[in-house]
This record gives sequence, structure tokens and C-alpha cells, in this order.
Amino acid sequence: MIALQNKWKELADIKDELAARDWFMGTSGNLAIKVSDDPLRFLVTASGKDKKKRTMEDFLLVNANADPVEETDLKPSAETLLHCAIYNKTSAGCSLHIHTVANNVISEIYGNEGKIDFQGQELIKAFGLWDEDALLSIPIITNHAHIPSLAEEFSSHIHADKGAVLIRNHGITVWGKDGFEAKKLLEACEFLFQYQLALLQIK
Ligand SMILES: CSC[C@@H](O)[C@@H](O)C(=O)COP(=O)(O)O
Ligand SMILES: [Zn+2]
Repeated sequence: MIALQNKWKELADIKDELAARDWFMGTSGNLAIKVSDDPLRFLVTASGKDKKKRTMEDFLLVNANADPVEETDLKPSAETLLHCAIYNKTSAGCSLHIHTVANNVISEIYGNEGKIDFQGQELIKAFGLWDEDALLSIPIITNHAHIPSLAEEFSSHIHADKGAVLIRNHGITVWGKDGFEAKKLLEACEFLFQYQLALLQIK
């Protein structure tokens, strides 16, 4: 019970921080944090809420199939299956999904290439890439309206306990070992996207 409360507060605090950056426009975005491994239980944002508000109905507990495990009128995020894919395949503890203008424009510019690469950029160190010639490659997938199809394609790009995937003209999902790491990766990605757009503008 204490673990659940602590995880709830951790996720609520992250939600407030991302909201302060205006990263939940039009109720977009969803967040999740793992509460237990066996059986898998994680808190996920309730669907369609104004994520800038902090309420007692912001999150609900779900299982590995995205089903609520407690009696509730709340609906789990429409994209809960993507969070399930992360927790089913990795030991990640937190996953974050946001829509920003920068991540959408980048996903459209580089969408046909299926990825965007960053090299020689200090902030790729957030992903643990410390070598001078290290490369961060972020996959870009099709925005399937059918969520199980979206989750399937998304899942094929989950290869490590931390990572990031762009969904074309939709948004980004990142995951990491805990809330701190997931937020760090998200901020690093958004920095890199804004940098790339600024660079393209002056070129
Ligand atoms: C309201 S547009 C955004 C949604 O379609 C979806 O992509 C999203 O990120 C939020 O959906 P939600 O069901 O609230 O988690
Ligand atoms: Zn979304």
C-alpha cells in the first residue's frame, strides 16, 4: 500500500513537471509507473483527462493486459498497450508519452527514413552514450489508429531497459529504470529535437 502511494506521488510529481512545460496540450499524453513485477502492476493515467490538473482520479492500477485490477469507473489511457509492451519486455520502471510540436515536426521530416540519428551532441550522454563517436538513433514508426497494431510495431523497437520511439505525427514514448531516468531521457530528446529544428531553420 505504501509502495503504491509512493509510486502515485512520484508519477503525480512528474506529471506536474511535464504540465509546467505545457507538454499535455489538448489532453494528449499518458504516463505510467511500475508498482510490482510479479504480478505486473502499474499505474497509468486515466484516459482523456486534463493532465495539467492534479486530482485523486489521475491514475489507475492495471495489469499486464492493460486491464484495471480494481473496481473503477476510470478508463486506462487509450495507449496503455504501449506501456504494457515496455513492462512486459524490459525491467523499466517508468514510461512517459507526450505530444509536442517539436517531436511531431521531427517525426514528419524524418518519417520516411524511419529514424533520426544524433551524433556529436552532448545530450546523447543522457542515454548512457559516452563515446565521442557514439550515435543515438531514435526509431520513427507509423501512427496506426488501431492501438494493438501500434503497440505491435512499437514493441519491435524495444530492445533495452531504456529507450525512445517516435510515432509519426503523434508523439514520443520514452522509458527508463525509474521516473528520474525516464524524465531525463524525455527532456534530452525534446532538447535534441528543438536543436535540430533550429539548425534546419538557419541552414
Ligand atoms: C486527445 S489527442 C491524444 C490521444 O489521442 C492520445 O494520443 C493521447 O496521447 C492521450 O490519450 P489518453 O487516452 O488520454 O491517454
Ligand atoms: Zn498520444
